[in-house]
Amino acid sequence: MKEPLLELHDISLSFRRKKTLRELLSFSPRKTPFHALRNISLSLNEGEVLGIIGRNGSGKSTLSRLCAGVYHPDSGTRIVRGKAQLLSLGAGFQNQLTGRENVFINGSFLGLSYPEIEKRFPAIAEFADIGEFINEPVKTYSSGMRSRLAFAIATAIRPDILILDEVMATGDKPFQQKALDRMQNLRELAKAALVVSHSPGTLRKICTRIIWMHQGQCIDSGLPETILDKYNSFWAQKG
Ligand SMILES: Nc1ncnc2c1ncn2[C@@H]1O[C@H](COP(=O)(O)OP(=O)(O)OP(=O)(O)O)[C@@H](O)[C@H]1O
Repeated sequence: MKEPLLELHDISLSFRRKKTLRELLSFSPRKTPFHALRNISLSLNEGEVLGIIGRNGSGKSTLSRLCAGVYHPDSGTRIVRGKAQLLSLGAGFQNQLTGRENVFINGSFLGLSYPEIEKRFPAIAEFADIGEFINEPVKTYSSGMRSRLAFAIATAIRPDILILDEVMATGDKPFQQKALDRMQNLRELAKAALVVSHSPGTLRKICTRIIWMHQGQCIDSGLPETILDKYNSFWAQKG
């Protein structure tokens, strides 16, 4: 059997936060660390689409960034076999450069040659569907346009591990539908994928397995229908 594309073993990560008023008044020399991820272990195998669900602030984006190598763990081990591409709103663009230039930068970061990116460029521009804005600096884009271009790039480049963090949130309805259609074939776009979403419907359609994050911990994982049912009834009971 092949080794997993991604393995996390007992990963923890804290953020240093600004001092609270109490700490300032007590002249405490230390800032309070915030434990965003605690003792996370998981693996992602070829062919899997792993969903991450959890309430706001539960650590989903932090976990996806850690998997992509944006954050480094304080303790534990992360093993990534291949290239991971994170797609989240606001990540991965050089704002001064045009959409076209950003396509080439992202592609070369993932190890594609110039001719390979040139070959894929028309399909990326067509999917993004932002017209002449593709030749304008990304800083002039609306959030929906950024989302379109980011999604088009990440899903055309075919990384080993595709990491999508709430990518459809700012797109309009037609784009959301187009993106969802493409996401349903995620297994053709990458060897494996990790998807953060608040939408149980989306996760149910595209994932092979789901993990449930709560206060920085993975409190459950399993088949989509099992975890989503537990998640929904947990929050229904809480009212
Ligand atoms: N750079 C940072 N510095 C300090 N705290 C941070 C930082 N990034 C995230 N946090 C904190 O870590 C916790 C987890 O944040 P994260 O963005 O991972 O949550 P999330 O589950 O993705 O939330 P949401 O569903 O709202 O996007 C939150 O309490 C957040 O305030």
